[in-house]
Amino acid sequence: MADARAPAVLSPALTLLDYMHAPTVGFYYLGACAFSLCILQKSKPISHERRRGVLALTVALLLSYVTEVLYYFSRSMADWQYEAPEPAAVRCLGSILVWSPLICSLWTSKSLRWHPYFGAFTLQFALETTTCLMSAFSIPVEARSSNVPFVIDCIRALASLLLMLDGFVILITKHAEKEKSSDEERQSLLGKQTNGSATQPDTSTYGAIAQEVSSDHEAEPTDSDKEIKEQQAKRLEEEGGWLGYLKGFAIFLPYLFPKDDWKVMGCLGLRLLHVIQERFLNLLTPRQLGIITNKLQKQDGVMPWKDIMLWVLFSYINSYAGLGVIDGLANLVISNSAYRRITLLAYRHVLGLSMDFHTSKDSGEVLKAVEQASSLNSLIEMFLFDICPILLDLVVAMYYVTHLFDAYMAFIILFMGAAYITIGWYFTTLSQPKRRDYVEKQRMESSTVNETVHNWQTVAYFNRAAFEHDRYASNIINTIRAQYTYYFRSMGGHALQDLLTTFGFAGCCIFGMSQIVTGRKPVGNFVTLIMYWHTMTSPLYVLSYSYRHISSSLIDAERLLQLLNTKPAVADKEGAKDIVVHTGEVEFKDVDFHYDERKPIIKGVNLKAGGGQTIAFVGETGGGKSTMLKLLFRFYDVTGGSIMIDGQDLRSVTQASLRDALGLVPQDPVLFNQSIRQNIRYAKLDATDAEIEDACRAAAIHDDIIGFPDGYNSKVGERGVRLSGGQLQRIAIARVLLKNPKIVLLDEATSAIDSSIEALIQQAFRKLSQGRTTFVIAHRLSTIVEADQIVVIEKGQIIERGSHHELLEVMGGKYNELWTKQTAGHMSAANSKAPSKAPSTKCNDDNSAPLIDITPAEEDSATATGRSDGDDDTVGRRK
Ligand SMILES: Nc1ncnc2c1ncn2[C@@H]1O[C@H](COP(=O)(O)OP(=O)(O)OP(=O)(O)O)[C@@H](O)[C@H]1O
Repeated sequence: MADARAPAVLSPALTLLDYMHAPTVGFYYLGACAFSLCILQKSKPISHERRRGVLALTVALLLSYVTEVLYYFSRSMADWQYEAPEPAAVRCLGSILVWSPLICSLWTSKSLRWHPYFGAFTLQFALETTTCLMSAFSIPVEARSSNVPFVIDCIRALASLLLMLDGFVILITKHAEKEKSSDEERQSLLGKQTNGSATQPDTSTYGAIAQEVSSDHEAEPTDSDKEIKEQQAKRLEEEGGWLGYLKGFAIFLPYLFPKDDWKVMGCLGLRLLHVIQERFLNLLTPRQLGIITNKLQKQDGVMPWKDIMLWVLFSYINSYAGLGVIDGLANLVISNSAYRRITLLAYRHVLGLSMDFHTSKDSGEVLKAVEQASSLNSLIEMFLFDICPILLDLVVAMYYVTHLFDAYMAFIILFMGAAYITIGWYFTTLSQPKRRDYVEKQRMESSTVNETVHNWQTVAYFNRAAFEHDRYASNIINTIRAQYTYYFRSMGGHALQDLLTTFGFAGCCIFGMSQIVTGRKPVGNFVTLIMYWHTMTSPLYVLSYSYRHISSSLIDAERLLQLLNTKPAVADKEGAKDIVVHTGEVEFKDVDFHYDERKPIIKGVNLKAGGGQTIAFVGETGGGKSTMLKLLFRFYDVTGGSIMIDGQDLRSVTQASLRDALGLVPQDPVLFNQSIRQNIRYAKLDATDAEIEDACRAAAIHDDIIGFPDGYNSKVGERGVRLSGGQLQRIAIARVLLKNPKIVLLDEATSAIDSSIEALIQQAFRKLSQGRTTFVIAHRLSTIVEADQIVVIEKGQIIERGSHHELLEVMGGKYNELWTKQTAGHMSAANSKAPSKAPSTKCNDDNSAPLIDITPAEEDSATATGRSDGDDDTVGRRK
């Protein structure tokens, strides 16, 4: 017996209205939330007092739907002939599904974007009133008061009216509260703003997403992500919303999907085809088994071979052995291509950035950014090949299950799905702080090992092996404890989800069986449902954990974007030409420079080095000598004046050609952890072994190298740690000799070399500097007595210049003072023979006697140059 509510004339319209009711309100609400999120509409703090009325009315609405469902259910139980009106029941069940999360967000959030709620209330009122009026027309007046669904409809229509009015009052009075809300809803996908975000007071209100996902604390910034999240929030604000923000990533599209690469585009096409085919087969395979079951049930002795073959074919195509393996290969090609292109793009970009970037950035952060290419790819892959098909699957599944059984079966699955996703999100929120703690503890554990192994010598010097053992053991225990806490929470979520799917499945089976027992549905439908179950439920897992994945992938993508948006401070001008070096004349014209505009480093320096001349920079530490060389190498651009090489301004030539024309022996040479031969060949990639050995002979390192067990093939260790300071410097010199540049820069090139070796190197340099312009920075004045011009630099200015003899004649001059100190120091050291005054040769790796023993005593040298012992003792440091 059908319910009396079913009208005669208005029946089709009312049925449609019933079916459309919940989806209309639900989709409006979701769409409005998504829209306000995209345009970064601010949420307003609305007190609980103000919302009390609204909350009471929405709860009343929910209860009315629950009551109506219970009414239909109890009547069906009491009377097996009674058939509840499906459209009305669907409307109630659907509305319960819509209003439950809506009430939840109204209750838990202090600050709201009111428009989505108000719109939902208005729609609810319009639909409910229309339903009520249409029902009233179709039910006789005398039967109205005894028609329970109609009475409930009327009460609900009234509640909806009040709800809309109350919502309207809140909307127009805009009861924005003054106090700052700490509301969960305002937590953006980018995470809560940190205390340090005082410069962006409003950003906490931007980027908030619909309440359903907002409570996930995954977005809370960890220390390493804090800065990048702030940049993300800033860009989101600048772009005016999520759409603009995501558009920023469009620059990666040509790298992810290069149009000119037919292989990648073909694979993309294949994957899209596979996605479509999978959608069909996900449905057709279980359906086919249902058809076979129905045919077998007839027991007519005929094998349904055609159907069986079709089922086998569908199963095969849909398996990994079928098109799955092709899809997997296509995915591999696309992701590898994206990884290669984007990683190389980032790598090239990082290598092209100027020195200011490399000195200011944490190298770990830069490496992290370069390695983020895969995250971008996986983000797009997730959207294209996971989330979108899954959403489509779920819609199709609901429709198909309704077709197989009825809407009630679809609702059992829908309720289960909603609860599954909610539990997933809730437990993700709960376990995230613990996950971060666990990751942090893991990091500490591995950094302890790292630190100790790297500092093995310190551990040994102080005999702290037992101490380090205990420290590491306690770190391991901390990590294990953190892991337990995190796993307990996350496993709790998984267990609950599994419980839900188990009972959900049992519920669906029992419900399906009841329809089969009563003969309303064939057994085949039940078989189809069982086979289809996995297809319906497996996407729920992906959806419930997708937020975490999207959030962290967006952070990674932002890191990469920020890196690529960093412009090099020193860049080639448009149309810059290669430098042409003839004589190698270098001129500094009124050069000014600062790293930070508050502190000038070089002030009005004028200097001319004729082609082939040797210019020596001497002076107090921090005076700006190394900076002069950096400017010449164009690691930085001058902030005033200009530097010319053979009349060409450095800013007008290409950096590559300039760096080809220059050779630098740095203060603290660093080598790659490769063989000595490979390290030296780095200066000239096509150099022959003979050329390399010649350069090493000239740099007086050849004999040392052939003395090593593996000779030129000896590995130098990380950053060259297996070599002494003196050896390192001579290898650096050999590299420059091999490069054979037109202009040579030597930054304290002989600081770690003893006097005997120094004599050999001086000889090599003389050879090298013949016909080449050479700039030398030296604290040991003995090394530069033959320079054509010695320039004394103090506080970024040239205070004296001339040859060694000219400067020595300037009584009371700086150079004279330095020279006197160094030679006097030596004499004093030689006379006293006190260990502390021993010549600097004592710290050399080569114990041979000095040939030219005018090396200053450590203390005096330190006074003269302003260097500390530790700084000067390069050999000691290296060792
Ligand atoms: N990357 C940088 N950023 C900011 N300041 C810097 C940077 N590099 C050097 N400085 C500052 O510039 C000044 C000059 O440094 P520079 O290395 O040129 O001196 P120097 O004369 O070569 O000293 P030393 O003899 O000790 O090598 C110093 O005060 C130093 O602190």
